[in-house]
Amino acid sequence: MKRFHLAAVAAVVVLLLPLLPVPDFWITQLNYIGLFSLVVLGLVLLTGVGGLTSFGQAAFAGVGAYATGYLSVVMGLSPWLGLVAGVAVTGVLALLIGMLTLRMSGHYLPLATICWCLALYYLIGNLDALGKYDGLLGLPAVQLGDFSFQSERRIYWLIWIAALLAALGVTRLLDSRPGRIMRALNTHRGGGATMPEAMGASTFRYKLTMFVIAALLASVSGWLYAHMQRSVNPSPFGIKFGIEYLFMAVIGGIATVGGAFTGAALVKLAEDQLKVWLPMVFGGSGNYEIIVFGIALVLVLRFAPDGLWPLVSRWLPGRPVKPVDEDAPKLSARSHPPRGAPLLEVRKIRKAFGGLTAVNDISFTIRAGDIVGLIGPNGAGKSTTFNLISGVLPLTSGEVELLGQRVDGRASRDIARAGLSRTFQHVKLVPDMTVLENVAVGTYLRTKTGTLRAMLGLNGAEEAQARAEALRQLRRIGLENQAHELAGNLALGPQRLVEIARALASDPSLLLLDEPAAGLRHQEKEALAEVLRQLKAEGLSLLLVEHDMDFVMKLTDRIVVMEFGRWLMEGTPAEVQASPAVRAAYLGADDLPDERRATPKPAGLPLGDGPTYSSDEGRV
Ligand SMILES: Nc1ncnc2c1ncn2[C@@H]1O[C@H](COP(=O)(O)OP(=O)(O)OP(=O)(O)O)[C@@H](O)[C@H]1O
Repeated sequence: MKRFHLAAVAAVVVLLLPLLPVPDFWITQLNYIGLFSLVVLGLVLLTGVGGLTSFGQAAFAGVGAYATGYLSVVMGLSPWLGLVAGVAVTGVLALLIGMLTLRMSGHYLPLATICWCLALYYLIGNLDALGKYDGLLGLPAVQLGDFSFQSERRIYWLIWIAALLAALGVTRLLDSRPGRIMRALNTHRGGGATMPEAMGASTFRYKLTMFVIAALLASVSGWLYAHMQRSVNPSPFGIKFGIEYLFMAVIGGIATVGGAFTGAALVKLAEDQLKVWLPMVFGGSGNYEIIVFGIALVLVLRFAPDGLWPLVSRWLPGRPVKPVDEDAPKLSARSHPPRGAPLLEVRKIRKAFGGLTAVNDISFTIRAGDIVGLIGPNGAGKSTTFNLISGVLPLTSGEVELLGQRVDGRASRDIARAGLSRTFQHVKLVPDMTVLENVAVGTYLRTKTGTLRAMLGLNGAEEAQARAEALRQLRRIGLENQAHELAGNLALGPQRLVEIARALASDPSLLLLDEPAAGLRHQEKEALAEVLRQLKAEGLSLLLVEHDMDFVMKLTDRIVVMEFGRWLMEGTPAEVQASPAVRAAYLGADDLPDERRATPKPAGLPLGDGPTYSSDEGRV
């Protein structure tokens, strides 16, 4: 049986349970598990996938519960209106809190989530209108026509339909255009904003989207909880539950949909048992289960950092490889400038880091169809120049024009939109995505699917186009046979090629390659050189920062040489090779300008007497 079929059967069984002679106790347990799973699914997206830790989800559940409590008890309105109001208030609140806190980095974000969870808890507990710490009693049952969800056995259906739909939505989302960007963001898994931004995505918008989705799922859980209990009070929405939700996510498997259900079930069932057993062992009536959970958390993080779900899913049928529909219509392509037309104009760009001028009034031009190399000894300012052109670093002064548009001062995603794509010196692939999915990230700017569309599964046609384009680019670089491998399983050489395919998938007019040959073995370099030669033959324009001289000399039409942040010379490979100034730069001239004394002496590549350059890294 395929995994999808198994999930469908499991869903049907879950929905049939209330009709079977299942004891009430278990129906209640399952209700709680469903309610918790909804919140934890949000955490899977926010924390597991996006890397944004939140201790505050319980507060959003509280907003959902109190919105419906107030409207139905105090104002006598329908619970359905309570749901709409709860979702609306939570959405606005999450947007505001997200805009204020999501720009925080490191530990500040989790701390901020603790703060607003506490703040909301005390606010709810102190408002007269919400019954202070006693809460609100006598919520009505949810009605659908004549059918009343008044018993636990009935509201079970609402809870589990919501949980299963949320699971389906999150699963679909993770496998889509927005989901690929979200999966690339997690700094704890080696991701971050730089690559998705370079592919054209506004990463802040995606962080905010994940934050709002997680908050809405918690809010719906709160609404269901309120109408299951038929009362609300602040205690289930405090920081203790906020921590417990995160705990469930970690125990289950923080980045997986299955993990959300596993974690919620394990923690709920274990908690009930521990509450009975531990007081018998230790006497008294302390919250001993918290201690056991603390120990369990440490053990899980130590021995199963991906949670317990992977242990379960090992016994399930594997995910089938999704075939690529090669007949899907091609994605729209941009019109490229004719060969020889000005493509990139770099005029007197400068970058100062404090007192150090890393790039000092560098100018050069790239014309369509050119392959230009940017070389210079270590610390010459090549990478900084590269980052200035691609918008990763802001310029101190100077201008950059791409296809007639000024792009200096613009964000890297806008520069990507203008027609520039790049690879990274330190490869930035998402290791737990397949090679094909990684390349599909490059189609971001050529596709449109938004989050809601993806969650509703309405992106099939465009997704097929993106995947077909990704396969086409993989074929272009000779890696189509590895399309369905996980990118993390590839060696460095093929990984660099996958980065090139990803950049090509955006249909750029100019491709920037940052040290593409660094760390590659001889054969891998040869394969790379072959790919670049082929791209050159196809008329692609390239700017190449590279240390390996043989590599640069054989591939480029022109070379810009930098030394100590300054422009040293520009010319054909032969001219550069013949230049005494370049030779002196690489051998390490003694006449260091004073302002550069702080930088390491260039440990450049030694130049031989003859016309060829050698390098420690091997030759092409
Ligand atoms: N963020 C930064 N803050 C301060 N100084 C920096 C920063 N980035 C680079 N530099 C300095 O600027 C100079 C140029 O660095 P850059 O990395 O651009 O040189 P490079 O030619 O690419 O060197 P390499 O070949 O070693 O990669 C170096 O002296 C470096 O120490």
